[in-house]
Amino acid sequence: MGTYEKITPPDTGERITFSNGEPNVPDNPIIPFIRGDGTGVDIWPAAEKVFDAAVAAAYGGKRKISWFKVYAGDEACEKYGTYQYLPQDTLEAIKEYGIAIKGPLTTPIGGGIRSLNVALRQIFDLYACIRPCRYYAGTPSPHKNPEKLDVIVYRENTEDIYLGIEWRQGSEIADKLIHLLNNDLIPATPEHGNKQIPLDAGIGIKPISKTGSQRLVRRAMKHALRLPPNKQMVTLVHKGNIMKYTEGAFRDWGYELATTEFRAECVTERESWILSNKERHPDISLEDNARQIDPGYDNLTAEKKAQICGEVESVLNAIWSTHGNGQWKNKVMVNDRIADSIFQQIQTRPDEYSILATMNLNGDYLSDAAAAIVGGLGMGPGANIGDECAVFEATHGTAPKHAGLDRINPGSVILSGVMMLEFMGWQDAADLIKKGIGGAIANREVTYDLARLMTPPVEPPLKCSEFALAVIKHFHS
Ligand SMILES: NC(=O)C1=CN([C@@H]2O[C@H](COP(=O)(O)OP(=O)(O)OC[C@H]3O[C@@H](n4cnc5c(N)ncnc54)[C@H](OP(=O)(O)O)[C@@H]3O)[C@@H](O)[C@H]2O)C=CC1
Ligand SMILES: O=C(O)CCC(=O)C(=O)O
Ligand SMILES: [Mg+2]
Repeated sequence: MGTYEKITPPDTGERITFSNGEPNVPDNPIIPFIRGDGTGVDIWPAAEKVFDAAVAAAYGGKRKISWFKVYAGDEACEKYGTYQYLPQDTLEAIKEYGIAIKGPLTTPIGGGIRSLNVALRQIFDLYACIRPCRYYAGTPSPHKNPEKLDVIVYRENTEDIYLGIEWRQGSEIADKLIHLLNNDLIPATPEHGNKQIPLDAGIGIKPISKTGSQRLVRRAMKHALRLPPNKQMVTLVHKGNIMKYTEGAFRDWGYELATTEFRAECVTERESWILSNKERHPDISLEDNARQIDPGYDNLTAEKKAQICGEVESVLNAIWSTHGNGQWKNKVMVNDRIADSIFQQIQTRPDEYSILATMNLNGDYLSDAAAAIVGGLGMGPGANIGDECAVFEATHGTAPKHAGLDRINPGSVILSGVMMLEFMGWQDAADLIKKGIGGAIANREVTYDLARLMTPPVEPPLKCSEFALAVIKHFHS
């Protein structure tokens, strides 16, 4: 057992361990929780009540969670002293018990400490941030058909600019780097021409690795294979037209991973065009097939044309027998979309998407935007998953203006707990909570955020704590 300075694990309960990336869960697991800053004071107690009620109702005392309070953020500084935002005790506890759940933690803008939320993901290598955005019937939305959106943002969680390697404008290292780049590295790279970095720039580093990209896409592919046939799709989201060697590489590595490790189970969008061209016109020439998949084909250089014909030929040689004649329609579709386009696509063609595999920053933006369509951040759960640890947390932050008022929507943390219970294999408890949330919303028993969007508006809205009770009441309705 770990040694702790200021906290004591519960007397009863056992550890969750991991083997081959999967949790082994005893009937009485100890689960550390971080209450969180800001509205964490409201959300956590409400959510805990729902989790305990659901587990008790589902398993009648056979299973029970022993909660282990651990500290981070402002609460940690109060207990452990100034600047002790993420005490060693907390890290030890999460490491020892494997699965944890947390409320939001504050990150100052422009200076001060770096994000504790991001630090936890990096320390425990929680490389997949999974944020489902799914509609609950009756939830008000600014969109006409929010029920059409059912996507899961699969966000790479450990690198990109979130690695936090950057230098302030005017600092010695920023100046050194700018001079090195302007005088040496940029001139040595012909494709950069005579570009120069402004001397008064701050500098940030955006590393995107093959390993980081592929392990995220691997998890996304495995998830897609567990979905119903019509949702078996992974869309690689990137801005690779502009950032070719980072975001473009993410796309290329994603396709490479899918078409090697999952060759029998997937088809890329481009492959599907090649195959269906041949299905519709069995005698189609390689060149006519190439012309149809690349609309600008006739204006390309001879070299580029030969390359596309080669692509058509190798696809047909490699997968016609296994994927042709419509067999590809039963495989996981892997496609890619440019990041700005996907923001409008999830609004204009929501039902055409399922799993959205993204790099860190794009996934951060996209998960808030997708949550807005299905009712807002109060309905946006999340999970940070690694191979030996998992930390569940909502998509939103501390919402400080609502802190301590018992008014914020705890739905997102409650739904994060649903993800946790499902990850633990406690599906019956998870299902009760989903039913309870659905029942409460359908009955217009909602907090201010949903109340103000409903027609007619719900007045007065439920408090945060009352919403938790409404969810419990609707477990069996
Ligand atoms: N994982 C984490 O812990 C995260 C932490 N943060 C941190 O949180 C702090 C505050 O960030 P901020 O930009 O204000 O973003 P927040 O996500 O905290 O809040 C922005 C707005 O979203 C709405 N909202 C958020 N949560 C809920 C909820 N549970 N129910 C209903 N509505 C909700 C509220 O809108 P309205 O007032 O219009 O109703 C709120 O004012 C920052 O320090 C930031 O760094 C941010 C994101 C994630
Ligand atoms: O850590 C933070 O303060 C913000 C992180 C964030 O917005 C997110 O992970 O969604
Ligand atoms: Mg965010």
